[in-house]
Amino acid sequence: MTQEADATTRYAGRPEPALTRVSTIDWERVRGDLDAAGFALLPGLLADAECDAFAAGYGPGAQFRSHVVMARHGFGRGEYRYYSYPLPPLVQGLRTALYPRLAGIANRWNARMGMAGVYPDDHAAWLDACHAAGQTRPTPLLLRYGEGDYNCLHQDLYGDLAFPLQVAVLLSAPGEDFTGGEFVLTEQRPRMQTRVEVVPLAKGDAVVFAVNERPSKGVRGDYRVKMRHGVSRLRSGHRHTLGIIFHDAR
Ligand SMILES: O=C(O)CCC(=O)C(=O)O
Ligand SMILES: [Fe+2]
Repeated sequence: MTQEADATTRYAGRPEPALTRVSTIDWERVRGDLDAAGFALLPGLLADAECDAFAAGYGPGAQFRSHVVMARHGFGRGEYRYYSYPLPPLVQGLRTALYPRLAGIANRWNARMGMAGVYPDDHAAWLDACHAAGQTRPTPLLLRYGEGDYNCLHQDLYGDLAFPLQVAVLLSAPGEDFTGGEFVLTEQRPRMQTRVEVVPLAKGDAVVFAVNERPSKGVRGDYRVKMRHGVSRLRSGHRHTLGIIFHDAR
């Protein structure tokens, strides 16, 4: 087994590496960025070899439960595969370790938006709630784009239950592996025109962003902003992404 091929399995049964790197993130800064703009960078979440191992693992096989060719559904151009349970240990580790850091932010957002529902502190408890509501299928996914491919603006909602933040990790190097293909976010404020934000990512960087709505401070208190995300057209090369969504799907 090559060093790259080993990287996704290296953490089998050991959640500590994911926990350690998640604990080195400046969560106060992340919270401030999320409150101000609806997204925050997590630079260098994955090492180069880990990115390469995930990208190399893309393809047919039992580790994925389904394969989506985006053009067939009008989602864009490119493809993705949802992982099966059990998730690769590093994906499982990151999903478990990131969730409690984000749950506090999510609960404050819900309170500010006057929305009912409190997210439990621990991811297993949140998944129990998803599963009890019939949302039992895993949502972490790998995406693959080639020249001319793109991902239309969308929201990753898969049922009534949705955790309001998600994470995407860029697995390829902009300018080297591909050109174009920028991660974009839009926000739709009430009665206003849509604003767009391009998120600069290097290989291994992650972005945490709002799945659907986020609160924004206005002169007359908080109002709701609707967000969508997508990827602009690749001019050349190949681009892979790892998506970590915290709710499961129907
Ligand atoms: O490829 C990307 O950067 C976007 C991925 C995406 O839509 C997701 O992770 O939900
Ligand atoms: Fe998405």
